[in-house]
Amino acid sequence: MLVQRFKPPRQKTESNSEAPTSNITVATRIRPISNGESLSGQVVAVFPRADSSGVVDLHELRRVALFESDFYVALRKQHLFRELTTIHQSSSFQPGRVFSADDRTEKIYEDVVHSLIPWAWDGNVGTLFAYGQTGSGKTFTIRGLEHLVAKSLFDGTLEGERNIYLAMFELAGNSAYDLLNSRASFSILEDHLGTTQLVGIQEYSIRSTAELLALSQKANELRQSAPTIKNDGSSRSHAICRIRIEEPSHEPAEGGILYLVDLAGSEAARDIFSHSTERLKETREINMSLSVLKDCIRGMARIDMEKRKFSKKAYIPFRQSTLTRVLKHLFDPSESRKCRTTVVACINPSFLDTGASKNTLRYAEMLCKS
Ligand SMILES: Nc1ncnc2c1ncn2[C@@H]1O[C@H](COP(=O)(O)OP(=O)(O)OP(=O)(O)O)[C@@H](O)[C@H]1O
Repeated sequence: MLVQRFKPPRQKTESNSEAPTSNITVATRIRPISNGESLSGQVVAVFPRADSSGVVDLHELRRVALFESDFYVALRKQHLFRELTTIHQSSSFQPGRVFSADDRTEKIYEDVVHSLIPWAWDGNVGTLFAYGQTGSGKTFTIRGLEHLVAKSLFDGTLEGERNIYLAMFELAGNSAYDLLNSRASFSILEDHLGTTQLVGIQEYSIRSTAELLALSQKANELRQSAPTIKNDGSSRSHAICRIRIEEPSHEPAEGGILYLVDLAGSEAARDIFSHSTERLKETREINMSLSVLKDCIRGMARIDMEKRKFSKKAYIPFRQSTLTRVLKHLFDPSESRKCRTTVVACINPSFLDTGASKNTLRYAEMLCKS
């Protein structure tokens, strides 16, 4: 009785209105299988349902020991129980807004990215991530979206005057390299207010779409890449394009920021058997930073952005990797800036990639539910 008197149960409508609203938009892009892949006998194993239900079906063939099957008892006497057999398994996922192999980058932009532009233009922080296994189409997607962002910023549809500044950099392990300054290294530090500062990075003032795209092209040429089993030109680092949008009348107040993040591809254990010691270290660092990012996004998704101040106890391990330290504004519960994030999970539909695709789809699904 006492508990009820001091803490009466909330009315249903009241609790609904207080339900946390997610600040993350999740999308999944399934890329087409390439000619080379189909010539080498690879077939598609990941299918978005045609009924627009947002369900993706994944089919895989798995080798299992016969002793897992019902035949075990019968075969044991014949000493055949160690043999392997192939079984078909299918699973279904609901990984957010789904884009199929036929969907163009323009459609993805309109549906899940475009809203980040006016958001940042108005002084907030918008972040776009492309996430997925090596060779799943992250760089293809981010570069396409970068073009469309560059067009939107200068097509005259946004209200008011803004100064726009571009920085592009790469994070590899604990090091950071400026892609617009011949890969000069720079430091990532926190100032006395707890804001992350990229100390020594060069920022360019941008006045047109063409200027932005020319610099982005220059930066992309300097990006560190190496062949992986799945991708000849794999990006072995996280590449970040930071577009700062400053309102001239409000200088030197913090302006809006857009981050476009092309994450390095994760590699499955079976794909790294031929790596040198250095490449193994690099792969370990990439997988570690992706895992910290996952934990941070998962933690962030649970926080109601309107009530950040009440969520200071939430544990988000953003100091554990360089990538999440750069994106601290997204993950630090005491941060007051308003942030919106879009995650595009990229999928290579080949049956050879089903293990990694399942992980990516599960992760996207988890983000949608949190
Ligand atoms: N939607 C798409 N349409 C056509 N081709 C695509 C698409 N997505 C990716 N590709 C092609 O697939 C290959 C791998 O793509 P990409 O390099 O973008 O993968 P990634 O995920 O960035 O890989 P990594 O992590 O190894 O850098 C490239 O040849 C790219 O052109």
